[in-house]
Amino acid sequence: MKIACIQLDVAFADPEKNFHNVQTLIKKVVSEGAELVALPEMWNTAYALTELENLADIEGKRTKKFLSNLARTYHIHIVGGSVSTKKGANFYNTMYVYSNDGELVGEYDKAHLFRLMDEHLYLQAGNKENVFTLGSIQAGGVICYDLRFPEWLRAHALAGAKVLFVPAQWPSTRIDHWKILLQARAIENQCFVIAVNRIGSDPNNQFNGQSMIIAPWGKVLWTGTEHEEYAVIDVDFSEVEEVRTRIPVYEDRRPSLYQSLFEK
Ligand SMILES: O=C(O)CCC(=O)C(=O)O
Repeated sequence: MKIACIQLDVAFADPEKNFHNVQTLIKKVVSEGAELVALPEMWNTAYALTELENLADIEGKRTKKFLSNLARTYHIHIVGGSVSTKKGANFYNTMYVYSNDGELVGEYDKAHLFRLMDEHLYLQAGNKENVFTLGSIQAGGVICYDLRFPEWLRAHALAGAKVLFVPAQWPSTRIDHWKILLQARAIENQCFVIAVNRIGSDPNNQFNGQSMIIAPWGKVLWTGTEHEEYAVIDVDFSEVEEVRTRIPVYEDRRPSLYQSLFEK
């Protein structure tokens, strides 16, 4: 499957500009044969948390219509990174996933809120996992800081995910953590990891991209630069079964042993 990562320079507090840029870039990757498109975190507003009352997508309506139309028109799967939403009275960091017939197959609110960027002061955390099917591929999606919780990604792999998507706005100051953690999650879960970071800056942070596509043996198939760009990379999902057969980690796990410690 040809996977496109769109490493966007997200405009701060400017949804109009961001929707326009995303549409333009999706058209470009489609012209290069993309069958699945992955976007970064909070691509509608960036971290304009103090302005969410005016800017967040109410019930995700605009984003859902936009992504559904693009998925159907171009016959592409879209893992829609995430957008800031207002659902009921609360704000969330929400991922929407569309299959290539334009159907919503996944909706996920970021489960671990990142205090260093004040998310806990403005957003509510989600309480549900995010496993979905695109064509014949079972996949999972988490958001940025969720990456630091290996048990959360493992839970998605155990629920059947053969590929994990990780959209992010991960600042350049900790980019070494990003790269190492992504590679570790691919190796330990024996799955593909498709991780899309942003570039550019907001009032508090610099972002330098380094989006990654990593195969289940840990091989890095693509790393983004520090510029706005996209990549279209051919991925062979049969590698997952090969790796899981070579080292049968899932058979050798001893969950009852771990559980006794977790319960202490
Ligand atoms: O964990 C980190 O260092 C970055 C996390 C982050 O930027 C986020 O969750 O938005």
